[in-house]
Amino acid sequence: MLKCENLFLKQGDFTLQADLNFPKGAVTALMGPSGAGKSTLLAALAGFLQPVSGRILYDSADLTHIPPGDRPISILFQDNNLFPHLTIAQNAGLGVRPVLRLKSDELARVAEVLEQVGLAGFDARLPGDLSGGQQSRAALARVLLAERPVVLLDEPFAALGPGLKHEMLDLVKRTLLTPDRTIVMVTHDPDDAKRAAQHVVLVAEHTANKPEPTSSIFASPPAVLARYLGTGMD
Ligand SMILES: Nc1ncnc2c1ncn2[C@@H]1O[C@H](COP(=O)(O)OP(=O)(O)OP(=O)(O)O)[C@@H](O)[C@H]1O
Repeated sequence: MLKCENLFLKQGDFTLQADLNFPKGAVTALMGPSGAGKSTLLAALAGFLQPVSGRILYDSADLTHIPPGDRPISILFQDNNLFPHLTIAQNAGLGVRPVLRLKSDELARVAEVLEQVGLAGFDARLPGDLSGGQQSRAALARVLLAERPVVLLDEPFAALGPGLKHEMLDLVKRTLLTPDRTIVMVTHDPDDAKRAAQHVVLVAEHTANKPEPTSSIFASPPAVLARYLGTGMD
């Protein structure tokens, strides 16, 4: 279980508190107004922002002072973070180990995962020769190959059109979502949350609230969420 225990975060004058657990085997959407602190919370989970106080735990391990690369966490960013001069197989293979020469069994695993995300035959291409949707698939392949138990998705498919975005969200559910994995996804789009997330964490008014089931939070949104969604329920 990924846990924020009495976490207090500060960026400049901005503060955010978080005391919650992220459910395992589920996608949890972080939603809330612009500037409310979604990226701040993600940065703390990833280890890029050191909390003022409180702890970040994964199962029995205290991650609070562990450097980003040593946390059991992968991140998928909107810009995909693909290296332009490396092939798709090499980019994806970096998820296995940060080297360019993988062993034959590792290469076979890369090919298998590229096929799983719909990129069979794209191994030798460069990212620049792929469409935006295909680049997202390659970035997802790298995250799958890293096999980390926690995955943070920072609006990863926001640049794609609605059809492609739905395809990618469904692919995430099909491939990345396993009973042992915890997925946290920042999104501005309620449809993304409804499509892919079982829980929503509302980030607003300097607080990351406890997760609520997606269906119930949208059926009866708190005033701040209703305002953000533009449903004018308050
Ligand atoms: N490096 C920084 N130094 C000072 N203040 C910062 C820094 N980074 C972010 N902030 C402030 O922290 C607050 C929260 O920002 P954050 O990016 O976490 O919000 P967000 O909910 O992700 O917003 P958005 O939905 O617009 O991406 C904002 O007021 C922002 O101006």
